[in-house]
Amino acid sequence: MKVSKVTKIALIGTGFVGSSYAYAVLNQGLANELVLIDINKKKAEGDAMDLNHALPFGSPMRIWAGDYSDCRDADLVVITAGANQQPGETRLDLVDKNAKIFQSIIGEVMKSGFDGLFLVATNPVDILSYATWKYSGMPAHRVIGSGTILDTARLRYLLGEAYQVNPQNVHAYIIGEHGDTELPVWSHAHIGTRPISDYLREGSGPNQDELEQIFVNVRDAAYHIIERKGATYYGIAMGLARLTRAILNDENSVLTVSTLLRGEYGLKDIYIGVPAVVNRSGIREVIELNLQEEELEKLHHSAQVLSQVLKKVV
Ligand SMILES: NC(=O)C1=CN([C@@H]2O[C@H](COP(=O)(O)OP(=O)(O)OC[C@H]3O[C@@H](n4cnc5c(N)ncnc54)[C@H](O)[C@@H]3O)[C@@H](O)[C@H]2O)C=CC1
Ligand SMILES: CC(=O)C(=O)O
Repeated sequence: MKVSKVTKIALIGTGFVGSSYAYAVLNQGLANELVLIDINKKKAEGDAMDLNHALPFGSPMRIWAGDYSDCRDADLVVITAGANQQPGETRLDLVDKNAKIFQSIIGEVMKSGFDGLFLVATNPVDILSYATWKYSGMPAHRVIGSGTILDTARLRYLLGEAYQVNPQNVHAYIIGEHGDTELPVWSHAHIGTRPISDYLREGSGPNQDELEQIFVNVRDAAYHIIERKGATYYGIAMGLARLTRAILNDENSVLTVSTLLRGEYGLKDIYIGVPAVVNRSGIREVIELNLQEEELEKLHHSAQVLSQVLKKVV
């Protein structure tokens, strides 16, 4: 696997999500080189020009619109290419269109001689992360899906509001499909240092029904945003930047990503959102939470729904 001093990201797909991610990479100075690749070459060129004009205000970075041969020496290929949801569409509805697009993209990337890590955000992200693993032939720890990183951030934001605590001090997870069958892990949710069950017992903060409503708002957030402005992109862009930092800085950070399960949680041969340790090699290990029975059942249901869709793809 390539490890060099010059860090290079190849971004495939410079639509709403991709260009927001590129802006976050530039703002946070996450790499030395950023190549933008899109089937709409003019869009990639325009984004490269626009981003380059921000360089005098940020850290040095080489940014250009390129092609698949530029992936050869990239440390990280980030994929945000493909169709997004129209109002009323689920993420799983995108599977046929985007799986086809991925077959050609992954083929092109691998033809370049790429030997780094994949980070996938295109929906349905769990299915397309699995497809990327299969199409690329890479070891699974080097193919990471953004999974429920955004849903977890949404949950932490809303809990932070409800308990009036900085969301960075909220430790709570959404796991499962990045989609309609995801679930909150209330049994492992902490506000600062205290488990949520403590607050419920003493009657401070939201009650059980209000917590459930917070979860519903997390689960349905994409629908609410798409209804208002057609797409969601800032949240996931920051989530992808967070993952990029964890990878390129070899952080060993615990983040909820879509990764291959090999028996953890009693599940295997599926990419699904779970907490995992992320570093320069990709996924160091999956963290197996000690779930309550009902939580485990919901996770299995989510995996079953994904497995049915996977059958259509690989
Ligand atoms: N994982 C997550 O949490 C999130 C995922 N998404 C997903 O990200 C994806 C992108 O969404 P947006 O940026 O809003 O869409 P968009 O339509 O703005 O951008 C998609 C880009 O992909 C490009 N593209 C299409 N086919 C291509 C191909 N064969 N090769 C290279 N580029 C190609 C298009 O030209 C376009 O620039 C969608 O699938 C969306 O559902 C969006 C938000 C959150
Ligand atoms: C679109 C999408 O997947 C999200 O905002 O969660």
